[in-house]
Amino acid sequence: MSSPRPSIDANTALFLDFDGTLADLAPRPDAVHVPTSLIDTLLLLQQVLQGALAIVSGRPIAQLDALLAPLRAPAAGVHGVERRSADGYVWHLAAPSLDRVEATARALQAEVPALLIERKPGAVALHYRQAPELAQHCFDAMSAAVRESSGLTLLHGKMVLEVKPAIATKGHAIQAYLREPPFLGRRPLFAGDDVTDEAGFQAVQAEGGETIKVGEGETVASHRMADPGSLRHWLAECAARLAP
Ligand SMILES: O=P(O)(O)OC[C@H]1O[C@H](O[C@H]2O[C@H](CO)[C@@H](O)[C@H](O)[C@H]2O)[C@H](O)[C@@H](O)[C@@H]1O
Repeated sequence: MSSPRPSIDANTALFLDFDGTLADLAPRPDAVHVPTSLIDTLLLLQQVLQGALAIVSGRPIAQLDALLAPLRAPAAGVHGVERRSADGYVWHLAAPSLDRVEATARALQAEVPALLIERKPGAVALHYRQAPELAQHCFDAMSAAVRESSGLTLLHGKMVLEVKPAIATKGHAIQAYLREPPFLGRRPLFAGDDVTDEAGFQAVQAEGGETIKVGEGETVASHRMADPGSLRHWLAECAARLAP
């Protein structure tokens, strides 16, 4: 990992993960707080980068729009299962059947109501943040359900097990943006916090871009910031420096 500070300039294509990167982690997905100052910063960056700012998240695009309103940016949701280009067109990857996986998650939740299920377009997430002692039990059951399905893969995020189409990755979503205006020809920078962001880091570094890991943990990223607050502060500084 290199130590010099990463930099945003007028030619950057900026890709930002949401949970644990822009927003502090919360006990439940619907308890997340988005500071107004963050939205102001993102609106300013969107302007100075001429639209080359995208949110790349495990959340559905509809949730990102609601959480970040009035910002409406290009967004890759559900780890790339859905992707909205800068012109507003939304691409959807065909998802294999999630029936087996969803049935397994619901059976686990019937045993332990503290488990939380998110049924997203093309994916199922099982959150065990309120029952962390069940991590291994949930992992084993969801892994078995994935093995009995086809075309799916299991992501082990922060207190969450997410099953999504194997072909959907944040790396593929970022590569697709880099082939389109206004991202085309720009130097990418991606900030993320979780193992699910590593595919995005690899894609950006393959294009000669910079990557920022937020928080602890092994990573291929070239830079690190301590927490979402540090990233928000740095983004605000960059926006102020680049503003006309
Ligand atoms: O790719 P991201 O933007 O980082 O989204 C990954 C998942 O984030 C959300 O779950 C995580 O954040 C919650 C709120 O802080 C937290 O309660 C949970 O334990 C975390 O795993 C979101 O709910 C998922 O849909 C995203 O895939």
